[in-house]
Amino acid sequence: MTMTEALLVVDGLRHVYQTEEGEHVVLDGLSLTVNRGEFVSIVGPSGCGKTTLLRALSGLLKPTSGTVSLAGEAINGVPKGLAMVFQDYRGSLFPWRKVGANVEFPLLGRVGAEERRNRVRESLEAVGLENFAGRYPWQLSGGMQQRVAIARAIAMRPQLMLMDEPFASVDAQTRSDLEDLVLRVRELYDMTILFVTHDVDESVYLSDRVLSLSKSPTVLTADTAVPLPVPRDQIRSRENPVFVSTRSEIAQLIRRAKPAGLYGPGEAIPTTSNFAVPVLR
Ligand SMILES: Nc1ncnc2c1ncn2[C@@H]1O[C@H](COP(=O)(O)OP(=O)(O)OP(=O)(O)O)[C@@H](O)[C@H]1O
Repeated sequence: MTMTEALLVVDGLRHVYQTEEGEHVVLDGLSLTVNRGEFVSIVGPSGCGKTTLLRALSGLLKPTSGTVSLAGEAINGVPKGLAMVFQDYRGSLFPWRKVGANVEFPLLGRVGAEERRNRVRESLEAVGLENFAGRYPWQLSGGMQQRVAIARAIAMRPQLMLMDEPFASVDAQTRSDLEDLVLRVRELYDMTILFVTHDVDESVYLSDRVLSLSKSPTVLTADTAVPLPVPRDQIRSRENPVFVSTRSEIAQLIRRAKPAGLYGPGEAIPTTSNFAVPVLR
C-alpha cells in the first residue's frame, strides 16, 4: 500500500498589495496540498496571481496571512529543499559560467567537491547534455539551455521542484521534447513537481492533478485528477478520451473563471486545506 504524505501545504494564503489606488487583494485564502511524489499543475486566467503564489512558496514574498509549509516546516525564507525552474532560461543561467559550473553553482558551500562532480555529471546525463559541460550557455539552443536549468534543479536533489511556465519560450517541438524529459526525470528521481502553466493541454498531459484558479482575488476553484495512463505519450495520450474530456473540463473552468467574490451561493470555494472534494464543476 502506498501512503500519501503531504509535502507542500498551503493554507488560507492571502496576499494584498498596497498600491497608490489602495489595497489590491490578489490571493484570497488559497489552500492547496501537493503530496510527495505527485506531479501537480496550476492553471488559471492571466493575472490571477500565479507569480505571487510562487513567490510566496519560494519564500521570496511574505504573504499578508496564511501559511505555507514544506515537509512540515513553515516557509519563511527561501527553503533549502526547493529548486525552481523559470520561463526565462536566459536570465536564470550565468552567461560567464560554463554549463557544468552553472549546474554546480547552487551546490557550492553545501556539498563536498567529489559529490558535486558526481551530481553535475549525473544531472547532465539525465537531461542528455553530458557532452556539453564545457560549453557556455549562450553556445546552446534555447531548449538546451532550459535542459541545463533542469539539470541544475536536479543536482540540488530538491524535495520539491517548482516550475514556472518553463516551456513557454521554446518552439512546439522542443516543448514536447522537454515535457517528456521532465516526465523521465520525475520518474528517475521520484520527484515531486509543482508546475505552473497557461497551457491546459500541457497541464493535463504532464500531471496527476490539475488545480484551477479563479480570477483575482484568487482562490482554488477545482482540484481535478487526471486518470490518464502512464507512461504518457505525446500522440496516444492526447488522443485518449480521458485527455479530451479532462482538458475540456479544465478549459471551461478557466474560461468561466470569475473573481472569488462573484461565485454564487452553493459554489463552495475552499478557504482552508480541509477540502476533500473538487468544487465548481
Ligand atoms: N508588487 C506589486 N504591487 C502591486 N500589484 C502587483 C504587484 N505584483 C503583482 N501585482 C498585481 O497582482 C496581480 C497578480 O499578479 P501576478 O504577477 O502574481 O499574476 P500572474 O498570474 O503571474 O500573471 P500572468 O498570468 O500575467 O503571468 C496583477 O493584477 C498584478 O498587476
